[in-house]
Amino acid sequence: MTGPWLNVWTLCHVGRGAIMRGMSTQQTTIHFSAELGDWIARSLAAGHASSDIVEALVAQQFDGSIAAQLIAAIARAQHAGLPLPSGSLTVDMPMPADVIATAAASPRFGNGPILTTTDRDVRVLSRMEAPAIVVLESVLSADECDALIELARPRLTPSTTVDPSTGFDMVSGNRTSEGMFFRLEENPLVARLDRRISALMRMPVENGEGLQVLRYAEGARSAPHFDFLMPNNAANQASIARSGQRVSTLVIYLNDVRGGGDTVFPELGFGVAPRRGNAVYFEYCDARNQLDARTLHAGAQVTAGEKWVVTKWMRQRRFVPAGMGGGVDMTGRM
Ligand SMILES: O=C(O)CCC(=O)C(=O)O
Ligand SMILES: [Fe+2]
Repeated sequence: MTGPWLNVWTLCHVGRGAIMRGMSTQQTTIHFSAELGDWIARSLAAGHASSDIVEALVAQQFDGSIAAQLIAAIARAQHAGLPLPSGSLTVDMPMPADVIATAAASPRFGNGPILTTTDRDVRVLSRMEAPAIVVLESVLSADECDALIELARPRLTPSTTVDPSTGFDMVSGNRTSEGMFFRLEENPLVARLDRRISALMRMPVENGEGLQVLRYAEGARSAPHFDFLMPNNAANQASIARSGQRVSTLVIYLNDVRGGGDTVFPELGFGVAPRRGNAVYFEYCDARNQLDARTLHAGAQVTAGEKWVVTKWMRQRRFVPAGMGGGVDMTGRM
């Protein structure tokens, strides 16, 4: 067990070993100090959003999903006028990955300067080891970028996020972009890209969520977020039970942005400037289901022009969307 992101709560777990049949979560008791409970209660009472409190705790090396569940429990008790939880709390943690067939050792990404995919060689521009972040050149051709934009443009709708404490979908003031999802392999171009990206990310095509295209107009940005799902609401728990946790992300830039729009990792002081066809890959869920909070990231404000990206998220198992529509969105998002 190494890495600064392995936090005190993780070490305090008293695992009860109660793996629920058919679900990929495990009930675990966590212990927390009275000071921490008071601080969360005061922050909520002062009107701070749950997501801001989670981010503040994650910045101090707390596990994001445990923080979110603790905050949600305190918020529920405040709301219902019940005594606040103190001392310990039982939370749902993702099930250990050793029981999940497709989980691979981390990092999953290939070595060497050039990565061979189904139909295109991709050059590595730079890599970070922990967390694994890789910047890639020319994952898509200029023609493929343009074609994706034109297919996506008529289907864009305002981007939504899921409120981490309620699980309800809402249009977020933090995420001032528009987006759409392609279904997996829904047309020949998308099918070719799904296969290429799956080879690059070293995960089966069927583990991928459908490609998501986002458009940021001038002035737009996305707030710092995690791509893994917080297992603290019923919708995310159901999604994790169906398909496992998200493990890795590939963000491909579809145009050259005139100003701003870097993908930034505030915990790492690291940023990637958008360039048409290039991409940034990162992973955040290792073979033991530890989620890496250092992968907190954001789309910096676009200061001139517009920004288009296409994103692929990989799951631990075959991706099974919710219901027929399969609405899949970002962070804490299904
Ligand atoms: O727009 C970006 O640079 C980041 C996009 C992103 O975080 C995502 O699609 O999950
Ligand atoms: Fe993201």
